[in-house]
Order: sequence, then structure tokens, then C-alpha cells
Amino acid sequence: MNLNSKVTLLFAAVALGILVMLVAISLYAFRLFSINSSSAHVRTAAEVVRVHLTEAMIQGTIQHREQFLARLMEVQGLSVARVVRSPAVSQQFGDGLVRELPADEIERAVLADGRPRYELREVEGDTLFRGTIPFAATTEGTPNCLQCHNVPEGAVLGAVTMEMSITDLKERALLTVFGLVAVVALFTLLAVALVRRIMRPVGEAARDVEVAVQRALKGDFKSQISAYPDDEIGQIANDTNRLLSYLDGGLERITQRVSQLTGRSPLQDENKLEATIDMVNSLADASVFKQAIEEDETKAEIYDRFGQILSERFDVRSYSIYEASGAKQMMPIQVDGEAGAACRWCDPQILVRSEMCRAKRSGHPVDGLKQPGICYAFRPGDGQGHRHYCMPIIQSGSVGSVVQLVVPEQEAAHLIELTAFIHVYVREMAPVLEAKRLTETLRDSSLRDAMTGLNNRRFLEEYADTLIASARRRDISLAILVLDLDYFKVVNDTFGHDAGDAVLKALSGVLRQAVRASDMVIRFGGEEFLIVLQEATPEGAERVAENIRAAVEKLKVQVSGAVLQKTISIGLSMFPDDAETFWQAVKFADVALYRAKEQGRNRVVRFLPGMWEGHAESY
Ligand SMILES: Nc1nc2c(ncn2[C@@H]2O[C@H](COP(=O)(O)OP(=O)(O)OP(=O)(O)O)[C@@H](O)[C@H]2O)c(=O)[nH]1
Repeated sequence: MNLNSKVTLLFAAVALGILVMLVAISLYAFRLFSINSSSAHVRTAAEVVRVHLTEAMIQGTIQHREQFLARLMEVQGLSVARVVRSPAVSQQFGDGLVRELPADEIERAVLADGRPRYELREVEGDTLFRGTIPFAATTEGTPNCLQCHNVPEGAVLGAVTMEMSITDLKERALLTVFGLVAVVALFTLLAVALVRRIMRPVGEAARDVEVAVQRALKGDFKSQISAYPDDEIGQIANDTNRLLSYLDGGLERITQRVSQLTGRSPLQDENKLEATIDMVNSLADASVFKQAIEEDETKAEIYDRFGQILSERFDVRSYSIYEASGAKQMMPIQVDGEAGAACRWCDPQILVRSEMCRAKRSGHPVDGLKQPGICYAFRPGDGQGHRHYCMPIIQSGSVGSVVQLVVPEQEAAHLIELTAFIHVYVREMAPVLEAKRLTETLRDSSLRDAMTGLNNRRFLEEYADTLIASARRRDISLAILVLDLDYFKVVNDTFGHDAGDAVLKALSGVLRQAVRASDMVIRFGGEEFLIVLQEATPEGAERVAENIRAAVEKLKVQVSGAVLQKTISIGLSMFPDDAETFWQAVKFADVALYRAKEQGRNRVVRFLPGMWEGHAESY
């Protein structure tokens, strides 16, 4: 029930109450008035009768009273008019006339106790008032009652009974009451109409406020309260309008800024406030994510953390992260939460021909959610009915990595809503990945020889502890080869430094090819190289060294105006078979190399304990 109806109802209830009370009080008052007025009439008439009878006694015409009493009955408006004689009078003057005898109980009672009696009754629709008034003996007046009557003062001499119709009086009273009620009811109706008129704008303003609040709860602050009076309610409506405009403007500005940052705008039928809160939350979460990854040590940790966000926050379980490596290659970093797993959702050809990856090639997101089949390299495989969304991560102006999200077809619509938020994370992640990549490149370059691309001595120094711990744990031997080109100085001196460099580069290629991927080839210094063979036996290591020697002997290096052929000398030692420490084994290999040079070069010499004796003091 609205405010106006409530106020109307209240007014109507109060007015009805007042009317009922008014009717009750009026009817009661009229009744009292009628009775009192009729009683007074009866008393006056009784007094007139008494005076007349007394006068008749004085004049000596009392014996003719019968005619008077008969006439009394003819008085208009009276239905009963009678005079009765008390027993005391009957005793002194005889019973008198028949009509002077008491006619009923009331008259007898009045004669007995001298108190008047009044009675109101309904007879056949007629309202009758009856009064029986006693005549008491008194000493007042001349002559007085006691001069003729032998009774004490105050004794009852007789009584007059009169009965009259007051129906007419009653009808007038009722008419007056109804008139009164009608006037009050009319005023009440006018008052209610006036109150309704005053309350209508209040009700409408309240309804407008309610509509505005309901819309505000749905994130829409555009409502305005249109109907308001020029009073306190008007002030409230005015203030509410100002507040709504302020909130709408504020929300609009926040939404615009946040949309710029997230790349997402609230949809037409979406709760703008909720959508903006969502966007702000995702920006805050992404910022927390950025702080966390900035403190991560490696790119792998960053990808791990991003994978966690994808699966835990966005419920995307199938995803791949590829990293561009080299000009045309891509490497799967994470596939469905598994680090370094094989390519699962794409044609594996993209790993060697990165241009096949549409996101890598174009540098733009590839939306297979809205356009299934947009990328030929996407291979849903057994999971037919899957859709994908690929995001390139731009680093230093080119695509450094690609994130691929894969969902079942029926979840595509949900993922479409999330992509903007995932982009926020990707955007936060890109510069951090870039910084980590630069750091890793820098670190890598300090551990690598720029000319040959081989790891350098510093790398071996950093990596040696891990290498030794791994060998001890796996209980395997390491073979250490120290290699040095024979008469290399001549190349420099004869053909120049560039020719020498060309020979060193060619040699490093031979060395790399001669060993397994798990082995280590290091440019140890100048024209000296060091190879660590994992899980090697002395015989096997000697065989590898011999192969290298032979390969170098056959190696022809074209330099300006000449083809160079060089030989190499190799010293070999075993760890831990020959030495207690790794670095001691390196020294022993160097001692063996020295022996190879001594013995005429172009040979492999295995370290023997006796060789150290002559060299101990020089180290
Ligand atoms: N071109 C070039 N030469 C280098 C490089 N590093 C060291 N060398 C040269 O390698 C030569 C090493 O010569 P030596 O160690 O004296 O001996 P060798 O001529 O190789 O003779 P043996 O080792 O005794 O067989 C020096 O002339 C160095 O300048 C390099 O990076 N490039």
C-alpha cells in the first residue's frame, strides 16, 4: 500500500471515529434534553392542576372538579392526564370520584413515598413520556394545605399523572443529528481530498526515489526524480538528483579509465558498477601478480605463476605457452601445466616454422572463440569441439612468447568474457619477461665466448659444483680433455689474426659435433679448449679424443688465399679416478697435454701419476 493510500485510510478511519462519537454524543444529549424538557413540562402542568384544584376548594367549587378532570384529558398532545387522591384525603373527605382512585402501581408508589416517577416507553412505534408528580401538604400560601387537610406537613395529598408523545421531538432530534453527520462527513471528504492532493507529490517523489535506488542497485545511476513539491521533500528529491548525477559521472569516469586499462567495457545489459568493480579487482590482482613475478628469479617461475592464475583464477585448464627461440623457432614452455611438455594443441610444425603460428606472425590476438577455424595450425586432436584463443606477448617490439588458451566449445562464451582480464595479466607480464630475458641474455653472454658460441671458463667455474655433485650422486666418472692446437701462432703470424679466428671457429664446430649433447665443450682460454665427457670410461674417452684429433687433422679451413690444415694435441685425465678434486683432474689433463706437446704434438696422452712428479713444482 502506498503512502497516499495509507494517509487516506488513516484520515478516513479518524473521521469515521469522530462521526460515530459525534452521533453517539448527539443522540445521548438529545435524549437527555428530551427527558429533562418533558419532565419540566409535566411538573409545570401538575403545578397548574394543583393550583386549579386548590383554587376550586377555596371558591367552594371543588364538587364540580369532575368536568375539569374530564377536560384535562382533552388537552392536545396528552394521551393520559389524571389526578388521583391519596388515602389520607380519602379518609378525611371520602373516596371521591372513581377516576380519582390510583390506576396503577406507579401511582400507588408515588402516593406512598411522595417521590415523582418518570417513564419512557415505545408503544406501536410511538415514543411516550409519562410522569407522575405527587402533591405534598405544605404550610406555605394563604390559605395553606394544612388549614383544610388533617395531615402532617409533607404528607402526600394526591398525584398528577401525565403521558405525552415525544415522537415528533425524537424525529427532529434525529434529523438534526443526521444533518450534523452529513456536514461533518462532507468536511471530512474535503479534508481527505485536500490531504491526498498534498500527499500525491510526496508519494510520487518517494516512488521515483525507490525506482532510482532499484536502478542504482543495478549499477545505473542515470535516474532522476521528476515529481517533487517545493518543500522539504522537494529538497530531498533535489539532493538525491544531485547525488545520482555525481555518482553517475564518477562511475562513468572510473569505468572509462578502467576500460582503457583492461580493454573491456561493460555490456549493454550488464551491471555497470559490478562490471567496474570486477575490472578494478582484476587490475589490482594483476598488479599483485606483477609484484610477485618481478621478484621471481627466472622466466620459468613467471610462466609457472601465470599458469596457476590461468587454472585457478580463470579456470582455464588447457593452455600452452610458447617462446620464440631463434629467428624461426618456437619452444613449448608450458603445456597444460606441464613444463617442457610436447606441443599438444598445435601442429608441431610451428616449432620449426614459427610463421605458421598466426599469433606469432601477426603480433595480434587470434580469436578462435568467436571465429573457429581462423588458425590452420590449431589442432584440437581428440578434443574435437574445442576452441582456442592465442595472445602474443610482445617483447622489444616483436613477439617473444605466445599464450594459447583452449576450452571446450560450450565454455567459449564464458572465456570470451574473461579474455580482457587475461590480457591485463599478459600486459603486466610482458615487460617483466622482457627484463628477465635481458638479464638472462646478459648472464648468458658473460658465460659464453662470443666468437665460438661455446661456454667459457667462467661458466665451468660456476657450473663445476653442480657437475661434481651430479657425478657423485650418479656415481659416474668424468673424462676431462684439454686440447690445444699445434703451432697455432704460425697461423696468426702468417695469415693474420682473422685467419686464426676462422680456424678457432671451425675447430669449435668439430669439437661440438664430436661429443654428446650432455657433454660440455668449453673455450678454456686462447686457443686452448676443455671438454668434459659425462659417464665416461678411460677407454671411451681416449676413443673420443682420438676421433677429435683425427677430425682436426682432416679439417681444412679456407682463409684468404690458402687452405689451412692444423693438428691438435690432447691431454686426458679422469675424475675421480685420477684426482681427488675436479680441478686437480683439470690440472692433470693439462699436464698430459704438455706431455703430448713434448712427445711431438698431434696426439692424445692419457695422464699417468708419474707425469705429475716433474710438474708439481711448476703449478
Ligand atoms: N687468432 C687468434 N689467435 C689467438 C686467440 N687466442 C690465442 N691466440 C693465439 O694463439 C697463439 C698460441 O701460441 P702458443 O701458445 O705460443 O703456441 P703455439 O703456437 O700454438 O704452439 P704450441 O702450442 O706449442 O703447439 C698465440 O699466438 C695467441 O696469440 C684468438 O682468439 N684468436
